[in-house]
Amino acid sequence: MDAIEVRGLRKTYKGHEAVRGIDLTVTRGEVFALLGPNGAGKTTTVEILEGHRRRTDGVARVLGEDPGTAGRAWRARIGVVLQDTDDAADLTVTEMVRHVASLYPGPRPAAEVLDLVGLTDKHKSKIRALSGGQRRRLDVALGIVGRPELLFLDEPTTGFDPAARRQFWDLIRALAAEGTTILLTTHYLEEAEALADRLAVLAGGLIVAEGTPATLGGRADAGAKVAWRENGMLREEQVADPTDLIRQLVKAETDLSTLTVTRPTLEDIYLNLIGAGR
Ligand SMILES: Nc1ncnc2c1ncn2[C@@H]1O[C@H](COP(=O)(O)OP(=O)(O)OP(=O)(O)O)[C@@H](O)[C@H]1O
Repeated sequence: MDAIEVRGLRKTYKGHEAVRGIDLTVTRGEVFALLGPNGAGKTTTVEILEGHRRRTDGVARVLGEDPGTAGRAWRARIGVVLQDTDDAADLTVTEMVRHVASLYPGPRPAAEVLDLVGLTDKHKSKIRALSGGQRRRLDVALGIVGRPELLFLDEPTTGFDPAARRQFWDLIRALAAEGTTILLTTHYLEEAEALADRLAVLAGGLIVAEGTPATLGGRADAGAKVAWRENGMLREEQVADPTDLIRQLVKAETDLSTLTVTRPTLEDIYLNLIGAGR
């Protein structure tokens, strides 16, 4: 059984079709990233799969159940990173983690979770006293404290500094290594590349491409740009495989101290797919 199976999923808000019939399969143990511009329908899709919004049409199965009707036992198998913990701003970090842990049958110890998200030294702080990035780390802690089989992360690293983002990536890799299935939305292409086994690009409520970070949108076949300086002049060639060209340059004793070989980044491919590429 797949972790997530979606067929023909639609969501209409008062005449506006935010999700226009998408198919999606996320297999068990996979890290799957959903990309797309603002308003593409990512949060709508994720919240339908979490059971927090009703779909207008289509079929959805999450851990084998319909998220629109599944009950508490199902909810305990799922980790959700909420956007906002405002209501509990007067609690300390540890109190909040313990409170959420008490809702699950076999939670991780609070200290272990705080260590995993890098909040150990803030465990006695009031939630209201945390910085934006620390709040986000707490959100992640609350999402994983119940040892979920499936974890939904909607833009988890927004507001993280670069070091915190790397630490978060290590955490996601550790959770994936334990077998947790992860559905992630992100606007950071390097994050999708670092973490995702597969990804899909959503634009205007439709999936416009799906693949691995290496193959998405024809990336694997896109070739390489070889550039070097010869007699002070920049030379550039676009080739399918740079091996022959570089061999020729070596044979001709060309100075290759400035040689670069570049391929389209995931961001180049993504911008093309959503129609924003140059
Ligand atoms: N509760 C709502 N009522 C009406 N329209 C909504 C509602 N929630 C979302 N929408 C609309 O549905 C579309 C998709 O929104 P959604 O939040 O799913 O996009 P997103 O891909 O998550 O965007 P972002 O990257 O900005 O978070 C948008 O046009 C949005 O305005």
